[in-house]
Amino acid sequence: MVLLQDPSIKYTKFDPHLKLEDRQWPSKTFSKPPRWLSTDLRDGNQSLPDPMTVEEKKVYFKKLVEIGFKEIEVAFPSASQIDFDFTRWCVENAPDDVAIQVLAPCRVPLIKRTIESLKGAKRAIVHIYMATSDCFRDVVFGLSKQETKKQATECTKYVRDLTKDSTDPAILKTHWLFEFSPETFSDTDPDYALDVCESVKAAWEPSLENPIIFNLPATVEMATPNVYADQIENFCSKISEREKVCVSLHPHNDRGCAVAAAELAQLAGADRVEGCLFGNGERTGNVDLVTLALNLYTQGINPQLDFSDINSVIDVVEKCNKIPVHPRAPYGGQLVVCAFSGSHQDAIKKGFKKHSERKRKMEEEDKKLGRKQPRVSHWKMPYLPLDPQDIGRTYEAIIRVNSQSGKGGASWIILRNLELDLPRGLQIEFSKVVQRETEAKTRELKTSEIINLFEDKYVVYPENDGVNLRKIDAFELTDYHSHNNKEAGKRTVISTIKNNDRTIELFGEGNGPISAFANSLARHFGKDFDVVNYHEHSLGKDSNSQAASYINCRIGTNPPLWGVGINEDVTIAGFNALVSCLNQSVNKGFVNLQN
Ligand SMILES: CC(=O)SCCNC(=O)CCNC(=O)[C@H](O)C(C)(C)COP(=O)(O)OP(=O)(O)OC[C@H]1O[C@@H](n2cnc3c(N)ncnc32)[C@H](O)[C@@H]1OP(=O)(O)O
Ligand SMILES: CC(C)C(=O)C(=O)O
Ligand SMILES: [Mg+2]
Repeated sequence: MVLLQDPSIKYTKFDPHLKLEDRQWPSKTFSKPPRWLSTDLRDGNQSLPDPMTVEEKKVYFKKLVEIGFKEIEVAFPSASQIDFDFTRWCVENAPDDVAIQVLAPCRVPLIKRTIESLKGAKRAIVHIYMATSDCFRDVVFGLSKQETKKQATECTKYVRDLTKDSTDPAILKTHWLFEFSPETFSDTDPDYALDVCESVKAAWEPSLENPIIFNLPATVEMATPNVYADQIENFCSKISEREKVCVSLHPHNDRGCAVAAAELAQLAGADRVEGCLFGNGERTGNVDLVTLALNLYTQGINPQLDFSDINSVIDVVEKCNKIPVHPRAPYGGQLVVCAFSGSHQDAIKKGFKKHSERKRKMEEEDKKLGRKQPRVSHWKMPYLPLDPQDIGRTYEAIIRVNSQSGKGGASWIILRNLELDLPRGLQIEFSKVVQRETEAKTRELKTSEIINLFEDKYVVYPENDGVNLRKIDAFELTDYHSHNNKEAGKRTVISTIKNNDRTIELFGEGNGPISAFANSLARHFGKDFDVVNYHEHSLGKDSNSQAASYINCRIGTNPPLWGVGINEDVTIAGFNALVSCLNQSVNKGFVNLQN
């Protein structure tokens, strides 16, 4: 088979049979979250190659409650004993404020068994469905429009008899809610869908306090999301007693637009959304509730669903569904907050710098003004719409380094892990070292590998801290004395450096300790040690903090080398940076050790 040159001979453009001249939804915006229903345990479960066991369903249900769902569709109780028994468990274990929803087709014996499963529930939603599109009526059921409406209406009356009109006091203890889905709504003649729902509504007789739920599914996503929004706005504006109706959405993702469809349809007037975590569900899935909720959150609206520990949610979803969450899934995917590419890393690194400056400034102001409730600084971060910490992710995972990375990536890792804020020249040089390593290894480098590369090449720490022991032949500074000759305006430095089998006494003079030490090295090794660039900053916040010194030193006529020294004493930190340059120059053969 090949793709058709002219697909119109096989597929026709969807006709919504709707001309909305005065649509309102395009100029609406969000101000509050919808009523959420999770159907992970029903629509999600029915789509799994291996449906969940009862134990898995229990774990999943508990997680949904923890996240904050107040309406959970738990099963199709007439489908199997497992579904029935699990519904019983939910009835017995659900918190008082969580409504248990169950689904049944418009078939009397199945409805009876469904309602039996809910006996004793505090809050229950009986959900029945009947497909209304021409295609389903003709192909699947062979029922006319009239017959379909009659069946939906009679089944509604039947549910009513068994629930809110029951004379059994035990049944009346439950707060009964009713939901009707004209299945395949998105492919149904809009006037006919309204006609069926009016009839169902008349049969149920909802009240202001207990509205009927009309769930209008895109059982199959038929067209662009604006078409679904038009269908919903049309329904919302024409259904009678709108105030006694809760309009619910149930988008599927056949065209990959379920999230957009759900958002536009909420603007079009819907009150409630049904979907699954990370978009599990029939075929291409139900609408992804994580994305919908966090889309609201990043617009400053509390979704009333708590994804602050998204990893634990992913853990439950993956274990129970036995389907991995895609690494690029919006918000939750493992890779969505990771920047590998150089220009992204550069922008994010700068964003974090600005962010912490803003934060510090705000904290200082708050302190000065004695504000009891400190303010939160606004999130303005290139490439990252959500602060990863808000969903329990650390900043460490944001920037990862491979062959697509620039100087920002590796220097970010060094900054986050060693608190070393590398000068620009050193960033550029180190990124080349990292680039060579990623190309040689043809893979991403781990944080520990980047740190090792950096420490091995550049850093001299306080002696005997273990790090330098990796470099057996490296020199280290073991002693120094410094004398300030004020009259001559000169500083004298006498020091000792040693490596494995050599101890060298050094003497030098200069304008300051660094130049005096550099001159002492020059004197001994017979080459200029020219300090072309020098930076320093403290590490840590307390008084015991250490100093980091960065020196770029030209030895003889060779290209300058970067060295880094760390010590409690800022002078020793500077000397150590020069010792690092010396060690590199020995390796490169820039200086002769026989001197
Ligand atoms: C869009 C959705 O997600 S809808 C929910 C779908 N979920 C599920 O189906 C999961 C659970 N379902 C099941 O386990 C089974 O389908 C059961 C137990 C409910 C029913 O099983 P069966 O009785 O064997 O029927 P089965 O599902 O194979 O076939 C459907 C039959 O019911 C009929 N039917 C389906 N819905 C209706 C309805 N609302 N009114 C009347 N008849 C209906 C079909 O026409 C078909 O009848 P036929 O056999 O005479 O052609
Ligand atoms: C039962 C209904 C609501 C359904 O799952 C669908 O139409 O997709
Ligand atoms: Mg569905």
